[in-house]
Amino acid sequence: MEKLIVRGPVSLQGKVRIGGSKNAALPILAASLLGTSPSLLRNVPDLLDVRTMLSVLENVGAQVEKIDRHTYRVGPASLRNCEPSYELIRKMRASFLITGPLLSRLGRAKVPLPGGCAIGSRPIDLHLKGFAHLGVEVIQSAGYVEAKAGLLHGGEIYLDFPSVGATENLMMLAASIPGETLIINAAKEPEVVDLARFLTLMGAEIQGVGTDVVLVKGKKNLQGVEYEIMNDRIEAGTFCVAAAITQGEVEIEGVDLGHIFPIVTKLEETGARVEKTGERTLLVTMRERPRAINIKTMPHPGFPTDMQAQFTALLCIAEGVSVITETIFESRFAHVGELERMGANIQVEGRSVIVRGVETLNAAQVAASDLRAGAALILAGLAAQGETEISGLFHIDRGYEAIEEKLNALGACIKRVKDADRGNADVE
Ligand SMILES: CC(=O)N[C@H]1[C@@H](OP(=O)(O)OP(=O)(O)OC[C@H]2O[C@@H](n3ccc(=O)[nH]c3=O)[C@H](O)[C@@H]2O)O[C@H](CO)[C@@H](O)[C@@H]1O
Ligand SMILES: C=C(OP(=O)(O)O)C(=O)O
Repeated sequence: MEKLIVRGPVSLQGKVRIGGSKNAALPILAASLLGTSPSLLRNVPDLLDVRTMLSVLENVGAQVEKIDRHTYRVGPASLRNCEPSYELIRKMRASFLITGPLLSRLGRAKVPLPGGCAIGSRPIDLHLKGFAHLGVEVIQSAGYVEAKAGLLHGGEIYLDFPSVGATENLMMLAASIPGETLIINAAKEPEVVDLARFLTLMGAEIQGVGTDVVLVKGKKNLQGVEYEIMNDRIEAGTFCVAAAITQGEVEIEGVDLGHIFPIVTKLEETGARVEKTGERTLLVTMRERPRAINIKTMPHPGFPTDMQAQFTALLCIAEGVSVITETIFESRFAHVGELERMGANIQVEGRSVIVRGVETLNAAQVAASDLRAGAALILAGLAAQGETEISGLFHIDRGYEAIEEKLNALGACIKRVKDADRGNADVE
């Protein structure tokens, strides 16, 4: 088993370049199945989740060609298998996004239920109800969703909650059905907008994306296209917090300010200075101990749940008492117990945590239980006294490309070791 050994405290200085977005790449890879010809995708991040999605595409019969580390060609002509393997689908929630494209191309899909995870139960009822409105017959049995396309048609779909995944799955199916589909209370996340741009280039007509009412005018034959995936706003936000928690000065390149406005605003409230130094470049400077703030996660453009754990780490060393409320996932607080091992003073009250800032955190042995919890532990380790040992790296590798290399280039001391090497861990 691998572990990260993070030696703190450090003050990060320098420049970091943000990579392609996991949450945009995953649906766009799935959507590439909708074309009648291959798509060439650029800026695909090199992550475990992406590798899983590429395996899912191959498993259903698509041809995947790696051009370079961040560029793939996906050939959908050979698609033939509407029953992707349980072993692949169970690895990540986003693999359920294959369902819309399979229904469109093969008229049937038998997909294992993606199940819950450490952050909540994460049902898929909104995806399924939406499919039914477009002419799909859906049966759930023995852990599988069996969906059969009858005569597919456009329709009007109201989502009880602006689910990112449901909006994406439905947009993909609707884009390939001749007819008009209205999605009301749609998700507005930038990754949904990126997917809509891709589908539009392929030939669909999509209006209102980025608002809560989206009109999709589908086309029977979508074309494969060349597309560059947007950069990762959550990776950018994580590096913003890394600068702040280490009282450092970090220039973050390749970030769309419009995507991270709530993150920047809350960071400024803690006392950080955030300057736009270029079209897509931010300079984050922190000169003092952070101040306590309150945060409530919300669907976009509200504060993203995917940044909640990282901000919780920052607020552990803030002056004063912070209240962080999680409204998206019912149990996204697994990082709290691990931060407590490092000396944080946090109390969980229902869907909120009350963080009483301490002056310093201390290194400890901790475990990542999900992706952003893992990021929060790395951030806490950068600020803590001593060598923090983080296990559960699988979760971190799902969604961060080369995180320790990027942080080390900014002056961090992080080493990845096999458990057996731990005795000789030599953190430079
Ligand atoms: C690969 C990807 O893009 N993942 C992101 C996506 O996940 P994902 O697409 O799974 O998140 P959703 O927006 O669908 O989920 C939000 C809430 O809606 C609930 N829900 C969702 C679908 C459904 O059919 N029924 C239902 O009740 C979920 O349990 C959750 O409480 O958006 C989340 C919310 O911004 C992010 O944290 C994830 O990083
Ligand atoms: C929750 C996340 O991802 P996923 O939906 O893929 O589990 C995340 O990126 O923080």
